[in-house]
Amino acid sequence: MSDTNNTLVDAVHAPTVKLETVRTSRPADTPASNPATLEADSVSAWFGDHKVLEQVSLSMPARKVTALIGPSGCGKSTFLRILNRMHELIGSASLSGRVLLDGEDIYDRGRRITHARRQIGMVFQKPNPFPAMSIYDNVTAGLKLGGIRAGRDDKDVLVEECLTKAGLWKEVRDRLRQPGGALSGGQQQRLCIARSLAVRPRVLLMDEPCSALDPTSTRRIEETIHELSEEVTIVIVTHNMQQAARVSDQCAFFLAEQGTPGLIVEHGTTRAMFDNPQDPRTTDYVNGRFG
Ligand SMILES: Nc1ncnc2c1ncn2[C@@H]1O[C@H](COP(=O)(O)OP(=O)(O)OP(=O)(O)O)[C@@H](O)[C@H]1O
Repeated sequence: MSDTNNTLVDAVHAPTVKLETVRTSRPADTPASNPATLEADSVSAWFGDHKVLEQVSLSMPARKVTALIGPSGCGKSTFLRILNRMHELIGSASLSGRVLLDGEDIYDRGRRITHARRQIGMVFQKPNPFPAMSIYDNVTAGLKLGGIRAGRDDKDVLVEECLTKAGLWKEVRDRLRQPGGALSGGQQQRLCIARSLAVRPRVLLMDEPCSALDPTSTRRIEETIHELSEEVTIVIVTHNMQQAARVSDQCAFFLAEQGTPGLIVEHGTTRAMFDNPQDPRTTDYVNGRFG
């Protein structure tokens, strides 16, 4: 997907309703972060008549990093998009099953699509900041897209908080008015993470967030993922087995064999998946024998 398309997708996420005013000095009973457990229950998916996912069930626990691994075309990105209702943006797309955010189905008829999108953020493969917009405004754009109003002082606090959490504050604090597009690729990706954090999501979905980055920037994003995992539940798609081993607490191995829909062959703790896989196909995949 191109940067432009990603930006458009972000824009499509913009709800039309005003939700609430951000409070950066929070009342004592309001948690600074509130990561949620996300649960997929028998999720199947189609593009037109083409079934691409078969009865996928997976629990993605709060405060854990879950890696989705598997060869190209097995439905990892489709599954990720189902987790925050982006799948339904595609005209031919349909699905069955449930996605529970702390027990509540995000697809319930009474639930607004914006409710899910605000609580479940997404970071894309290619960094997609608004290039002409300042670093500061890129972060607060997250608020605007989330339909949240905030005063100037609140915004200042929030921008520092989000850039700090995204591991970028020290590098940009003296140039917040410079355009986001002037940052390096790795810094742009961390800026996008900061933008996603501005609405205080409970889950952050990351679709191959390092695939366009050099090894140093990749390491920095991985550190950021590690630091964020106490604040927000993370689900990451990655083709990089070393990365899955480094950043995740648990893994799910997806596979679509011989034109059949993708399914989860095996899931478990990352250590078990790498050191003692139960299915020979998992053994072959994590050892780089195919895919
Ligand atoms: N917009 C779309 N329209 C029609 N088919 C699609 C669309 N997006 C994905 N597919 C199909 O759905 C299946 C799963 O694709 P998906 O991108 O979810 O796999 P993936 O495991 O994420 O692949 P990759 O690792 O290459 O990104 C593939 O057969 C793909 O061709």
